[in-house]
Amino acid sequence: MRQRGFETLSQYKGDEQITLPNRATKESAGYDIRSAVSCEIEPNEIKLIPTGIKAYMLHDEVLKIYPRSSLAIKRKAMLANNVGIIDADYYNNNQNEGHIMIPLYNFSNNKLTIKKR
Ligand SMILES: O=c1ccn([C@H]2C[C@H](O)[C@@H](COP(=O)(O)OP(=O)(O)OP(=O)(O)O)O2)c(=O)[nH]1
Repeated sequence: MRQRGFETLSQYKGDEQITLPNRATKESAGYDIRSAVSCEIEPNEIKLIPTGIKAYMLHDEVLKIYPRSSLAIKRKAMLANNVGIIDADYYNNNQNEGHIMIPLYNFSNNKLTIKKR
């Protein structure tokens, strides 16, 4: 039995099929998480980006979300909360089923285009 992993949120199943996070290479330290929508972030704006995924894990575990370095260097954006902490009991919670959201801050002077992947 798998002890930890990602699942697609109910509302994104079917037509809006999304790609679950995966390692870019065999030994990548983390899993790349994608945006479930295409959108734009204005300069100096923080936008909550839906991922369409939830994560299950053991009760004493935590999922941490860090930015890829290219996010700051190439896109001039960052995680508004620096590190996202996903609690084990966030999975399947009654409010939003455990939907992982990414608060992105555009610190550039230009509009940032986010593409659904
Ligand atoms: O980048 C993030 C950070 C958190 N969360 C979700 C998962 C986490 O389990 C929940 C609560 O996060 P946290 O404990 O960091 O939030 P808080 O500041 O304590 O606020 P809350 O009052 O919502 O618990 O929000 C995300 O989807 N993305």
